[in-house]
Amino acid sequence: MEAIDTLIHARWVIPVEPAGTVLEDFSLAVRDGRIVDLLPAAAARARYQAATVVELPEHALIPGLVNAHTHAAMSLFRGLADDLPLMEWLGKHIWPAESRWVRAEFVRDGTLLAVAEMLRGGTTCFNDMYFFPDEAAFAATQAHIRAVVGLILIDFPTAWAGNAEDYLHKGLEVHDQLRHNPLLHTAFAPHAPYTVSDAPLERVSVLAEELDIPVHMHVHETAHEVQQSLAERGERPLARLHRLGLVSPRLLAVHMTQVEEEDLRLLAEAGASVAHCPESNLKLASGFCPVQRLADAGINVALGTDGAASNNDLDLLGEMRTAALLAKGVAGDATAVSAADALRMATLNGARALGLEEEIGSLVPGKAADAVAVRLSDLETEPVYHPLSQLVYANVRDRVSDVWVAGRHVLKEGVLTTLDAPALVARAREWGRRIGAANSGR
Ligand SMILES: CSC[C@H]1O[C@@H](n2cnc3c(O)ncnc32)[C@H](O)[C@@H]1O
Ligand SMILES: [Zn+2]
Repeated sequence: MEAIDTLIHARWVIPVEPAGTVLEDFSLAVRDGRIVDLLPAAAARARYQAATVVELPEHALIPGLVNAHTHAAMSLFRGLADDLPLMEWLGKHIWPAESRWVRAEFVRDGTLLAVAEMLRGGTTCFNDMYFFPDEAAFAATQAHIRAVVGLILIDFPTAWAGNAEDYLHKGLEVHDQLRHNPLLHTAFAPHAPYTVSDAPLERVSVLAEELDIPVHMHVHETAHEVQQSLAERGERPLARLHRLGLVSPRLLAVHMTQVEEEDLRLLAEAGASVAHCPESNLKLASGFCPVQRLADAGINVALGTDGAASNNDLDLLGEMRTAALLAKGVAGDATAVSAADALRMATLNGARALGLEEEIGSLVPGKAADAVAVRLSDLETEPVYHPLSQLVYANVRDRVSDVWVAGRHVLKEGVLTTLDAPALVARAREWGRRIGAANSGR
């Protein structure tokens, strides 16, 4: 018998690679945080002596979900301003609130709240873009969740940094601090083409290549953004980013609701990725990302929730459902974005977009043991003809039972093991009292 740390036996295992595979009565063998084997349960019981054995007789085991775009700490602004279009939401509500409230403590508490919600929903890696990225990194470490921390850049001063040079300097310091942490990565995160000028964008393009990290940016979120750029600069935002050297395999363009043939060509030729955030796009009425067209052009499309202030949750399983349904409506084609496609977008495509494809995104020996168990034996999910169908189209929202990140059991039978959920709720309520009281006087 071979000694390992954990053996997880599941009724179904959906490894994502090879595409569309569903394995019945299979087991995942884990040692030192990595997957060492994926094999039939009977063979696994004979071959491995595990310190911990987990039985999941009514569950589907899938790779940990990758939230390819969020602003984690904005969970503390959830529900602050709803039913508004993007620029009014940002300009009249969110940016003023951020200017008043966003400091280190806010980001730490908000990110802790967000990572608790994400872990409970099966997300094991998130790509963040927010002020005080050092605090987001601290919260992720405490929770033992994988994170790509955004080294942000925006043309106006905030409590985090004063000008472009300061943003870049602080970002590079954070990058240096996190360099040797196996769960934490960094990406440059210039906010959007309409808030960052040419010179700092050119610097980002050079630095990203030097450091070999992604560039994560809101791009073509609304028709207004594109029209404004055409009127003021005579070029589409993506064409401008291309001119500045940013359209490359490192680029993760978030939203892309406005897509012309030339945009498709630029993204496809560069090997860039897109982060689709369907629920935020719907809620802010920003537009519809043509996911199937992008995928048909060979562009890697990942899935994100955006922040909880524009979604208003961080539930990637729900986002998979919205993405699959919306794609069919947008394409006028019921075969667009299948259940398998949606799961791939939320796992392997996200990993690829973040440069982490070798490490996470599928349940393959050699990769990190980031895995999620979803119970499919409830009245909302029985009978199970196709577990993938249940995962994407049925109501599985509260059915994530267990989550592992790098082999550590961070959600055990529905209970978070690294975070104190009631304390986080109490803290969020306290922030809500303060922010709500200040807002009621406006
Ligand atoms: C520079 S930190 C991130 C910055 O982005 C703002 N934000 C949140 N959601 C969106 C969105 O959908 N489009 C554009 N900007 C967004 C957030 O409030 C921070 O100011
Ligand atoms: Zn966003």
